[in-house]
Amino acid sequence: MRTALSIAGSDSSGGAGIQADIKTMTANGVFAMTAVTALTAQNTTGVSGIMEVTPAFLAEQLDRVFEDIFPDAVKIGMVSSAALIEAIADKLTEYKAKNIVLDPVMVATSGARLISEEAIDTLKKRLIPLAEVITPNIPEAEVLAGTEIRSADDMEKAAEQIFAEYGCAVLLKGGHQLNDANDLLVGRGVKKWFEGKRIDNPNTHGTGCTLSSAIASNLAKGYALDEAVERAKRYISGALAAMLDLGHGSGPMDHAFAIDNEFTAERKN
Ligand SMILES: Nc1ncnc2c1ncn2[C@@H]1O[C@H](COP(=O)(O)OP(=O)(O)OP(=O)(O)O)[C@@H](O)[C@H]1O
Ligand SMILES: Cc1ncc(CO)c(N)n1
Repeated sequence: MRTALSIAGSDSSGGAGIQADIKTMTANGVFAMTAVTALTAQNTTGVSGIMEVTPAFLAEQLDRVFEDIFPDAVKIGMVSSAALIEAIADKLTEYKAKNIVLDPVMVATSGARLISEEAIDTLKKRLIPLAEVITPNIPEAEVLAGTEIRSADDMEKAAEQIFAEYGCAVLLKGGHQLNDANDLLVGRGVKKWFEGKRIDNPNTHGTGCTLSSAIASNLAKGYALDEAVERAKRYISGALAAMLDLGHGSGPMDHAFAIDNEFTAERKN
């Protein structure tokens, strides 16, 4: 069985962060492992508190994972401080981790800031250069490229600029801002639009986490990057189209939509 590691924060409401990653990796047929960067107290309406782990304890989790079950891919999500980013960069370099997918999480769907200003600099210097692919949304790509993105043309320019500057492939997500589900992949010898059909579902809590861990799962299984993205897009479209409706805010998706067996039968109407 292929394995994947999520380095991310816990979402107590289960739809984003570590919880979304474990569900996504499991539903995509890989064995999920975790190194928790922070606990968040949150639900579908917002984040009320964040408690970070110490950099030493994050490093200890990474040591235990890498020395025993070497992950076939790594997904990195919420990392709120520069010291935690340094700890991750040191360990991923030490263990020569491969297939690193970095979701540069900056702001939650609900609007809460999930990274400090100084940490963005460290992210750029230490972590982004280690990634196989990063998956910014438009506001995140604006921060990384230092340009405004108002159109598909702007997306192409920003993605090319980020690829040239950091040397990692970029999957720039059009979703939130341009109001479609078209994402652009720019990497070594690749420039490809993935046309997603926008699904009319207000419940999008954890979409970014889910997409990046689905890409990591497919890289773990040996798919090439563009195939991994294509499969991840199909997975997230299915999870959104299942129209789960939980909570009072922007609710979570149905990560288990494609799992159909005697043990899941009762959850269906
Ligand atoms: N309503 C939708 N219909 C179809 N696809 C969607 C929809 N909303 C988001 N997606 C897809 O989900 C993926 C995640 O994109 P999104 O822009 O939501 O990420 P994000 O802003 O990083 O998410 P998060 O708020 O979790 O940080 C993208 O591939 C996007 O196209
Ligand atoms: C823990 C965590 N990571 C990422 C996000 C981004 O959606 C979130 N809301 N919570």
